[in-house]
Amino acid sequence: MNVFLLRSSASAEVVNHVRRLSTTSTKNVKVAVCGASGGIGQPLALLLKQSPLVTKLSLYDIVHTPGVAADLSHIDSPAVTSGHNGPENLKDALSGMDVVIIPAGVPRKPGMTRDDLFNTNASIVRDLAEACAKYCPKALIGIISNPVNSTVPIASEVLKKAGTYDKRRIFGVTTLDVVRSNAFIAEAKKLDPRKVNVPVIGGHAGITIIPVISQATPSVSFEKNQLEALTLRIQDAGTEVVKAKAGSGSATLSMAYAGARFAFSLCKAINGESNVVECAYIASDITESPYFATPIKLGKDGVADNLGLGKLSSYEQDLVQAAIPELQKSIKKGEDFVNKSS
Ligand SMILES: NC(=O)c1ccc[n+]([C@@H]2O[C@H](COP(=O)([O-])OP(=O)(O)OC[C@H]3O[C@@H](n4cnc5c(N)ncnc54)[C@H](O)[C@@H]3O)[C@@H](O)[C@H]2O)c1
Ligand SMILES: O=C(O)C[C@H](O)C(=O)O
Repeated sequence: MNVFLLRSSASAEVVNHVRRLSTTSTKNVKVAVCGASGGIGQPLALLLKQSPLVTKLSLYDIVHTPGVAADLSHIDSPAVTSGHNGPENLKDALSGMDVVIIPAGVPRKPGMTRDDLFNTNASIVRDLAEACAKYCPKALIGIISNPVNSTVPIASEVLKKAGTYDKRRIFGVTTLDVVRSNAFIAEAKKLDPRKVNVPVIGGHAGITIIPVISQATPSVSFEKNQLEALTLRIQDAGTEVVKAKAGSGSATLSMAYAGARFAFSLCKAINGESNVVECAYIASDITESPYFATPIKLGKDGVADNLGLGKLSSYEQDLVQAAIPELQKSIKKGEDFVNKSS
């Protein structure tokens, strides 16, 4: 064989090999779940445990973590699983973590708003954020605990006080709103739900949840009354589950699915995968609300690029205007909780 050809094909192979390595080589991603024994925490931990993206899975709660961890650790997947019970074990639970997902706190019962959970959940999130500041200050933090519109500002204020705040690293997990929008639109239009993608912007409570159906892929259109009914169903979907569960809690399984999707996107971004996009509620200067959910391009340090609102229909613009005062109120309530109580 021609030596030149042999050399060039060999070097092409090396280049391809290095390329393959650089695109497939993975960092060990260590993920913690705080609230791991709960209705969301357990199925979320199961989904995380079965993914090769997660190499260490640290489960923290104030009850039952030894059992949950022992159970999951018998699954033959790579993630090394540990359980940590009670605040005295937060250091072990969080040290060295790259990603922390927080579903700790009480869920709604019928007749309650998410804001009715503030009195209990605000201090739970505050204390967990303090622990993150101490033991894993560089972690990407995804907050599921409600009311998300306030708990994200609470955690942010705590991190600011601790001197570890990096606005790129803290997210309110709103993925369930996207998952629901995809499911409901696929159902209405008889599409494959795996192929539908609807951005959801704003926040995570009632009128602050804004599905941007005009930007759905594939493109879909509805009569005005059908569009309004669909938007309302997405905004009230959490309440639909709370009512159906009749006092035994709120969405857990769909939330675990959505939380795992969000956590995997963070893991992929940490591993250098490009074009990882998720909607999330983050510190934002896109609107007059200091926190606002939009599609975000994720990178290894969290938010790499806020993709903004895109082109909104006039109906969606009105929804944004209606959401802003409510978001501002919830954000101030969260910030005051940290700053006025100390
Ligand atoms: N962001 C969303 O889209 C979304 C969706 C569904 C539920 N939620 C919220 O998620 C939260 C959890 O819901 P759930 O159904 O899993 O509730 P759950 O009561 O089943 O579980 C909560 C868990 O948190 C634990 N916990 C309580 N205090 C803690 C602390 N200080 N540190 C660590 N763990 C603690 C409890 O022991 C329990 O295991 C609720 O606030 C709910 O409203 C958010
Ligand atoms: O509705 C709730 O209280 C839980 C959650 O925020 C949801 O949207 O399902």
